[in-house]
Amino acid sequence: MTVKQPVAVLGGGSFGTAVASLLAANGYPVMLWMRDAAQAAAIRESGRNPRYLKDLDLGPYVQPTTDLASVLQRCELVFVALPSMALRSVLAPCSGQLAGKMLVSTTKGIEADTFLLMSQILEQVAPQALIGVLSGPNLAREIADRALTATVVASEHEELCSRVQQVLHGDTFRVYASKDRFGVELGGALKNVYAIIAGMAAAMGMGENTKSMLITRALAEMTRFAMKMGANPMTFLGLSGVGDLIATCTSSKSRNYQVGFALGQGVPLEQAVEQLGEVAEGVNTLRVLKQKAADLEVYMPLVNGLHAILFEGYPLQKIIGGLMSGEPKTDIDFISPDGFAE
Ligand SMILES: NC(=O)c1ccc[n+]([C@@H]2O[C@H](COP(=O)([O-])OP(=O)(O)OC[C@H]3O[C@@H](n4cnc5c(N)ncnc54)[C@H](O)[C@@H]3O)[C@@H](O)[C@H]2O)c1
Ligand SMILES: O=P(O)(O)OC[C@H](O)CO
Repeated sequence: MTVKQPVAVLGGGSFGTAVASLLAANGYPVMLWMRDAAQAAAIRESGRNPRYLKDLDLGPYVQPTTDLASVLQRCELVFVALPSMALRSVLAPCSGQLAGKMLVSTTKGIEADTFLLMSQILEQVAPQALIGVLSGPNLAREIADRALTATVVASEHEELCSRVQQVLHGDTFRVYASKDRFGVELGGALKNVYAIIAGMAAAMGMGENTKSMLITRALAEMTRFAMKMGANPMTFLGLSGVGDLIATCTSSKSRNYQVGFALGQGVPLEQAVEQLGEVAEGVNTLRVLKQKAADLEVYMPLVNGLHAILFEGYPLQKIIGGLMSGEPKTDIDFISPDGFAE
């Protein structure tokens, strides 16, 4: 029997744990890097992550470690499942070890000062690595429960896409490939903001018409922004765009949705984030997206409205009133001004 090459997963949170379990189920030894030695020791001892997806048996193939240098020495394929705030600071110090690696970001966020997506940071930190992203409707809890799931690996490098398909494909997990890294990654980052809004709407008892309106107008807004950024809007029709938007905006398993739900119940933002105790990337994305949309002069009423509620002290009802009484618009205006594709 051929011995399989070990695969690295950086980040011992929900998603790192879920990806590690998929790789292990496919027979790959996994080096799961985390910063917390006590957490690594607990996983080693019990075969379960004591903080995230606590009931998931990781099995003997998942080796937790806090030694990043040795992980990078042994693994050619590296999945990065760190929060966006941590990705650069964790990887920059070991940039010398990243040349020639296949680095796949699973992180759905945007860097605050630079407006860079995570794979763009990887390009800076590891100019001689092959870079890709993994994104789609991929709630960690459902992956852990082996719910039938699909995702997208996107990269200019076909060998990276094939490798990721090879290691992750399984009975319950299907991996589609794309060449549009920017579009795939942008969709995954933007949808988090709208999941917060969807959670708020759910907490307020809004009906299906409202939820559907929110999701489709979110897609319109995301697409308008993406086109201004030079992305291919068709990518947003795929798993990493509309697919992830639906999953995240309709599921109480989404942390962004949960933050929104708490906000809709009147919980202040800081408390909502604190009681979650996990990463909700949409909060930071909202801050930088609002500014970028203003700089680029992109019409994003949902982003502006949520920003006004969370950071500018506007009452929710006033924002809802403003959104509904705005001047009449065309439906598919983001493809061409008169509503018809050119
Ligand atoms: N959970 C999901 O369902 C899911 C699905 C797809 C993508 N993602 C993305 O994956 C990324 C990570 O999310 P998550 O769900 O694993 O978050 P999480 O909150 O479950 O875990 C975050 C982990 O990162 C660790 N961490 C924080 N700062 C660190 C640092 N400076 N150095 C090392 N480790 C650090 C924490 O200790 C924790 O283990 C996010 O960008 C998220 O959008 C999550
Ligand atoms: O739990 P969330 O809101 O970070 O969403 C998780 C994934 O991005 C869903 O695809």
